[in-house]
Amino acid sequence: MSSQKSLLERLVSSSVTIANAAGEIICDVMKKGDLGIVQKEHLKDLQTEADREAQLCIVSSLNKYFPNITIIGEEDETVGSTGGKIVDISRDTPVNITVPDNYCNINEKEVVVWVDPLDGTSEYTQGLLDHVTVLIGIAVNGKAIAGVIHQPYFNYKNPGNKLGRTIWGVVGGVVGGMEIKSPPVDRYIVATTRSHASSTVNEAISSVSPDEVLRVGGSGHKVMLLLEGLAHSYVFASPGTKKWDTCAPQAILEAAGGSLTDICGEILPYAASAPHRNSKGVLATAAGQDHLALAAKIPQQVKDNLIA
Ligand SMILES: Nc1ncnc2c1ncn2[C@@H]1O[C@H](COP(=O)(O)O)[C@@H](OP(=O)(O)O)[C@H]1O
Ligand SMILES: [Mg+2]
Ligand SMILES: [Mg+2]
Ligand SMILES: [Mg+2]
Repeated sequence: MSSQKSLLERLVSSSVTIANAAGEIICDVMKKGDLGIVQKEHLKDLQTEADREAQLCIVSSLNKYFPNITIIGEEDETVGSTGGKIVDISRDTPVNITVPDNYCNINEKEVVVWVDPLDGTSEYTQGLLDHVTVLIGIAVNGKAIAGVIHQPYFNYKNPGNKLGRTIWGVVGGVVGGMEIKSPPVDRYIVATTRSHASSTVNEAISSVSPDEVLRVGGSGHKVMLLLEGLAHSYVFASPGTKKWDTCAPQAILEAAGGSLTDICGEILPYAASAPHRNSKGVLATAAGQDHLALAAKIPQQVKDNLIA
């Protein structure tokens, strides 16, 4: 490990600060009370002022400090945004990041950053605020290698405790910002969508015989449940999520010893040219779970139903 800060270390550390600032924007929009909701592709696909403003801030700030990286954000795929508020990346105390030697010499042109400025928009509009996360995922050579998950409303049901927290991790390094916990050994808990269910989604869940199903919003929030030991797996047999939903959660989960793939157990590609849509669904497991054995339990007709 070199003593000088590598690009990846600077990028993860800056992304923590930028995600914190995006979380403040999300809370400010909610406080003002006018969410400015617009419908995107369909009735259950919403965008708010918070999604727009948080993305503008994240993309403008990353562009300013890392001008040669590729950034792909949920809210306007063509945006080369420079118009948003630039976050002062020296405003927060830098976090400790472990970067394995093989990631010490990455250059900006190799980096693709997948940005979901507000994951769990449906739940945000319905006041289920602890389902909301800000996701900044970092990919190199088509692989999710690092990520930041910010929970702006962590602890909002426990007033008196510090509101919000940020988790970060590099694959092959360690996870910071939280303590990783193991799920219970005497029962099997599955997390899945709350607002985008379908018969195929439910068939996949039944096939893994859960004792309990947690129907909650957001890919970031569901992966947080795996990291906190509150669920064993995240099962979503639907083509609904996109690469910005899974890149950051996948990298952090893998850094913690877990796995995230499509529903068949195959790896998700994160190059700039990769399809945005995770057309074969999402399957994620906490550390210590047999990921491929779980993928094998998903019925073939469920897998065949998903568009390749
Ligand atoms: N059918 C669908 N259409 C559009 N987006 C979908 C979708 N199914 C899942 N998603 C997106 O995937 C993320 C996780 O979904 P869910 O909460 O249902 O598990 C959410 O991200 P956003 O909130 O960032 O849009 C959600 O909008
Ligand atoms: Mg969305
Ligand atoms: Mg999302
Ligand atoms: Mg989003």
